This record gives sequence, C-alpha cells and structure tokens, in this order.
Amino acid sequence: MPDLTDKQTFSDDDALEFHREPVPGKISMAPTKPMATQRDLSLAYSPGVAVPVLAIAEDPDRAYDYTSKGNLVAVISNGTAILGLGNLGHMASKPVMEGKSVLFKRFADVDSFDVEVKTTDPDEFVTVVKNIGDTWGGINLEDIKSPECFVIESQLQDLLDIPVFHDDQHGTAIISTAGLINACHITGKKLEDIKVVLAGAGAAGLSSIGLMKAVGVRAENTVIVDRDGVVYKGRENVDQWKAAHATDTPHRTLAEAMVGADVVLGLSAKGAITKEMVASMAANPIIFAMANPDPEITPEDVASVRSDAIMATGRSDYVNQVNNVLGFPYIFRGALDVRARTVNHEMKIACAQALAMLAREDVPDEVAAAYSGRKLKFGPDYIIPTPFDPRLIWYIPPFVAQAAMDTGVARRPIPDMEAYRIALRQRVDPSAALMQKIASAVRAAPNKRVVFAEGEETTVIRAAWGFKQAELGTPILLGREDLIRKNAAEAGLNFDDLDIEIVNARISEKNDAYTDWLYERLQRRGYLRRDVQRMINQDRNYFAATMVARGDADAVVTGTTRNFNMVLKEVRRVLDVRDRLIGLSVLLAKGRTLFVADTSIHELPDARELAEIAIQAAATVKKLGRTPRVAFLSYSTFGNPPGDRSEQVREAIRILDQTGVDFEYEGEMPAELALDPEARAAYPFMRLTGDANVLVMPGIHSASISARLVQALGGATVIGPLLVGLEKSVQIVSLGASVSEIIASATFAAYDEAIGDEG
Ligand SMILES: NC(=O)C1=CN([C@@H]2O[C@H](COP(=O)(O)OP(=O)(O)OC[C@H]3O[C@@H](n4cnc5c(N)ncnc54)[C@H](OP(=O)(O)O)[C@@H]3O)[C@@H](O)[C@H]2O)C=CC1
Ligand SMILES: CC(=O)C(=O)O
Ligand SMILES: [Mg+2]
Repeated sequence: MPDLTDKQTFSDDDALEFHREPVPGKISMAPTKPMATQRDLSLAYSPGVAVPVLAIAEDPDRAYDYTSKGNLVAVISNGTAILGLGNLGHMASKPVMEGKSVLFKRFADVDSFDVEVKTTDPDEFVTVVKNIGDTWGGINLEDIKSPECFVIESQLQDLLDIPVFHDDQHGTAIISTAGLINACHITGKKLEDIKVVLAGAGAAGLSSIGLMKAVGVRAENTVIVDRDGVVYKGRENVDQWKAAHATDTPHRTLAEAMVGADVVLGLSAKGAITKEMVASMAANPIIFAMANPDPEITPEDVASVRSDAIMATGRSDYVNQVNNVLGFPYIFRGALDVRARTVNHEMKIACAQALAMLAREDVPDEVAAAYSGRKLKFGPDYIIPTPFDPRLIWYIPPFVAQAAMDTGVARRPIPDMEAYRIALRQRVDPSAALMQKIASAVRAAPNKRVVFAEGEETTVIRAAWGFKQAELGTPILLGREDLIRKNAAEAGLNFDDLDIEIVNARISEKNDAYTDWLYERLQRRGYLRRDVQRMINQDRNYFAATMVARGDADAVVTGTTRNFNMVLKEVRRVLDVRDRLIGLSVLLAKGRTLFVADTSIHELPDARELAEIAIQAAATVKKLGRTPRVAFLSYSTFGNPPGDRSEQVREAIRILDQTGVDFEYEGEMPAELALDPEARAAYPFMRLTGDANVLVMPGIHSASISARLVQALGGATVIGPLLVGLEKSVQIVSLGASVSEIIASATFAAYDEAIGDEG
C-alpha cells in the first residue's frame, strides 16, 4: 500500500504568498559578465557589442558562441490547457510557465524564460513563435490544448532549426513509459502482455500510449477513452490523432474498458476514475493518475479498494511522482549540449530507459534528506527517481546526447562522454572533477583492499557496495557476517553479486597473530596481553589498523559511529606517524579549490609545527597533481599588528627560508591577500606568483571554524578533513557520514596508498 505519511498540505494563502514574496514571481536574471567598470560597459554594450553583431550577421550560427542562445530555452504557452484546469487564457498560464523555467535552471542549469502568446488560433501562434524562435537554443511548448498542439508543434519543427518539444506530449510520455517499464518489472508483468487503458486522449495521453507501444505494448491490448467514452474503430467525429490509436473493442465506457485491465493511465481530469473501476482491474494493477493538480483518483481511494496496486500521481506530495519535471530539464540539457536540431524518437526512448535504470540503483542519502529522511528503495513505492535526485543531471543527459549523435541530429557531437558526464556533475557538485581525477588514479593503480571498519552499519555496507560497483578496489567489511548480510538485504543489496569480503575479528584466523603483534608494540606502554586481546576482539578500529599494519589490507576508512579524536587515538596506538600528521580540508567554491591546514590535529601549532604543516600540505597537494602555493594566514599583515600568534607564523617563514623547500610560500597575511591579486599589488616584495591554493591557518580554531563557516554559508563544498601523514593510509569520516562521504573517504584512502606506490 502506498505510504501516504509524507503528504504535505498548504493553504491557498500559502501558495499565493509563495508566489508574491519576497518579490513577485519565481525567476529573475543574473549577469554572467562583470559590469563594474567603464571598460566592461564599452565591451558589453556600445561600442564593443558591435563586433559580435557583425560576426553573427556574417554567420548566424556564431550566436551560439557570443550570446546565451546555446543554453537558453523558451517555455511558450497560450494557456489553452493549463494543467488539467482547462483553457484559462494566456496570462493565467504564466505561473506554470515561470515554474517550468525555474525548474530548467534548478535541475539542469538551463537558462529559461517564459513567453505567453495571446491567441487561440494555431496559425497565429505559429507565426509569432516562428518569427522569434531563433532567439533560443530550444523551445518547450507547454499547456496548449489538443489537437491544436499537434499541428503547432509539427509546423514549428519544420520551420525552425532547433528542438521544438511539446512537453505535455513527449515529456509525459517519457516519464510514464519509464514508470511503466519499472512497474511491470516489479509486478512481473510483460509489456507485450499487459492490457492498457488510457483515460484522456489528449496531448499527454496520445503521446504516452504512442511511446509505450514503441517499447513493446501491443496496440491491440490498448483502449483509449475521451470525454465521449471509448475511441473505438469506426467511431464518428474522431480526429486523425485519436483515430491513429483507436482499437477494435466491444467496450464503450471507461468503466467497461477497465475491467480486467493491468494498467490505467489517467491523463484527463480530476475524478475521472472511480474506486469501482479500480476494484475491477486485474491483479497487481498499475494506476498512474497523472492529471494535475488533482489526479483522476487519489491514492487514498485506491488504497481503500486495492492493497496490491502500484499507484503513481503527477504530484510532489505522494510517492511515485510521474511528472514531466523528471524529463524536460535533462532532455534539453542533452539536446543543447550537442546543439541538436530536434528531439527525436530515439532520444525520447533513451531518456525513458535511462530513467528506468536509474530508479533501480541504490539511492544516495542526499535524496532521502530532501524527502524528510524517507528511505527510497526500488519497489512499488519507488518506481521512478524523485525530482531531487542529484544524479539525474549527470546520468540522463549523456543518454539523450548519445542518441542524438547516433541518429545524426547533433550539430556538435560530444567527443568524450566520460568528460561530459564529469562536467555535468560539476554543475551541481563542485567536487566532482577533483573526485573523478582521484577515482581515475585509483582505478589505474593496482587493486587496493580497503577495510571498512564499521562494517555492520547499513551506511557503511552501502558505501562498500558503491565503492566496489565503481570499481575503486576491493572492500573488506569488518563485522558479523549474518548481521552484515541481513542489513545488506534490508538495504536491497545482494552480496552474492559482488566480491565483497567480510571479516569477523573475533573468529578471524589472524586474531592471535594480530594480538601478538599489537601486544609486542604496546607491552611497554602499560597494556597487558589480555587488554590487547580485548582491543583486537572488540574494537574494529584496532583490528582494521592492524590489518593494514601487517599488510593484509591497504587502507582503512572508519569514523561513522565514534568521534574523530577517539578514533584517531585508537589508530595511533597501532600505526606510527610517518612525518607530520595533519588534517587537510579541501574547500571548493566559485571555481576555486583551496586546501586548508591543519583542520584537525594541532591545536596551537608552534613555528616549527606550522612549517611542517605547510610542507606536509604542499606535498599532498602536489600528489593531487597541483602546484602548491602556500599562504600562512593570520589576522596581521607582515608584522602589523604584532602579536604572539603572528610571531609564530613569522618564525615558521624563517624556518622554511632556512630549510629550503620546493614550493612557493609567504606570510603572514590575511585571507584577502592570499586570494586577491589586486590586494597583493600593495606588497611588491610578495613572493607568491599567483593566488595561494594552500592556506595554513595559525591554529586549529581558525582552520576548522573558517572551513565550516564557508560551508554553512552555502555556495562552498568542503571535503575532509583528510588525514595525512600516518605510515599507512587511514581516513576518518565525520560522525554519521553519508554513503557518498564514506565512499569519497575510502577513495582518498585508496588514493593515498596508490600514490604511495608510485612515489
Ligand atoms: N503528470 C504529468 O507529468 C502531466 C500531466 N498532465 C495532465 O494530463 C491532463 C491532460 O493534459 P493534456 O493532455 O495536456 O490536455 P488535453 O486538453 O490535450 O487533453 C485532455 C484529454 O482528456 C480528456 N478528458 C477530459 N476529461 C475527461 C474525463 N472525465 N474522462 C475521460 N477523458 C477526459 C479530453 O477528452 P476530449 O478529447 O473528449 O476533450 C482530452 O482527450 C491534465 O490534467 C494535465 O495536468 C499533462 C502533462 C504532464
Ligand atoms: C505537469 C504538466 O506539465 C501538466 O500537468 O500539464
Ligand atoms: Mg503541462
């Protein structure tokens, strides 16, 4: 039965206030160039703008290079079929069209604005759009009633050389087809056997039934119904678009057609489907009541008559939202990125199949967070990804782009799909490129065995699974096998599919040898053998660290259930520090990557410690393939004002001067000097040749507080702190870390080891 507990409610006043405050509407515009100086103005406007004007006059395609066209989509309507509310006029459609525009931006970083055309005459509509159509890289037609929408779309497709896509037709078809593929998979029904009834033979309905037939549903197993009842072969006054889907059937009403049906697609209007109709359907019926804002039948009503149904609506406040929001942002993203001339059939099918596949994968915690912590697992209540799934942006468009390339409608094919995928990820996750680089290095190195110490935790199991699936190495889960398998099964993971090792410390054949080894190490530090035995038996961090110390594994990831300092203390009883141990946080914001040290070990480092922190941080940054440029930060600037902390920093600089290191460093200075060349210009003796990328903080407080502050303020991503400097690679995640954070730390742990191999 669908879980309705997360249903949200709001009043009409809430909806009006949301649209009115703090400024009316939902979209605004943001400049992409600075408009700060006279020069900027001369370039952006007269006279500089004349140069691209002439270039485009010579070759109109250059508009893709010099204007926003290539990332710009118009959402255009005349308001004749606004949601399921009917023809309410062009101005009434504006909130919906603004809504689509804002979703384009939010979900796929496509710029968009709305155009409401004041005409119900299809020819006039086509003339208007044809004459302004070149402005955009694509056109999303919306909420235009059928059958006029079919004529309008096909004429504009012929007249314009950009994708013209009527979202209510094709967006809806793609999402409902993805949902149907998965609902059939879950119920064991075969596409070629199912009996499908379509309630609502309009734009959305006819396109949906068309795409479903293209993926395997048999025409003779379908029945379509409009306001006048079943559209059977031979019915009079049926337009050509409905006639194309009419079938030979004895049924004349929706109620008759639904008896024994496997699937009903509602793309009509509120209340069109009754409880009695649902009760008459076949076992495990699939009910997509997609009319907006109110479905043909509510999930509550379905649940009152069927406990075996898979139920979906078009709304955000029920489970299984089958809504075109899952499609149009990503279809246009893929289409724009290859400068497609059109969105063709193959691109639509590729998108539907990609959505269906994505729903079957393990769902990241970030998605649960957006849905009040509700865990999503492929099954009757989760047949399709949710709109807030951060994977959609990098998962779906490459399939669309590839299909465009394969069918010859891409004007600018993508040469490297993997690089494209990373670039898409980078749009929503600034850490993507860095993590991808690290992951590639890990994959290229010999296989690494990474111990996931808290192996019984479900998040850790899922992380190990993800680590293995991403082919980053061999995960080893520490814990009791039965419990791990039980938790894995509950999370929907089948361990038999994957090579994941499980080690139970207590019954491990290495138990005695590890105890002997650790006792040898700790016997003169106040530990009895039985203390050490207990540590090895009961504390997974000791066992895990001993595994790497003894060479039975390459790296450890731990920390989800205990605080950082406690874990570090345990690990350090087993492993030595290779040189200086530091915590290094990676801060990604506004296109910059900054490394901040020391964010976790030295509370108030003295001058020598500061110098060594800089050396260690610079070495790590070099390993990550970047040229380190170190700034020692302080509240003071080169001795002004004087103070004890800044004196330690000044002394650290003197130590480095004497040591002679192979990286640039300078200090002490405030952050703006480190990061702004104009601010540095006032200090001609400054040794940094560019902006610093390693910031050594004067104390742990400033390091940790500043890293967390920028994260809390938003607009920045912070990775780590990474633990650097132990003799073996160990990463300690923060308490309660998410699956993706654990995978990232495990990848770093494997990377440290992999790079160690090279060096
Ligand atoms: N979830 C989603 O993503 C989407 C949902 N929709 C929803 O689908 C619905 C239809 O939209 P759209 O196709 O653009 O509109 P159209 O006006 O093109 O089509 C509506 C169709 O529904 C039929 N209809 C209306 N009332 C009934 C009824 N009581 N019983 C049977 N058929 C009925 C109409 O019949 P007739 O032809 O006889 O007038 C028409 O065929 C809307 O509610 C819309 O919100 C649309 C797009 C996406
Ligand atoms: C979702 C949508 O496009 C509609 O209901 O019209
Ligand atoms: Mg619509």
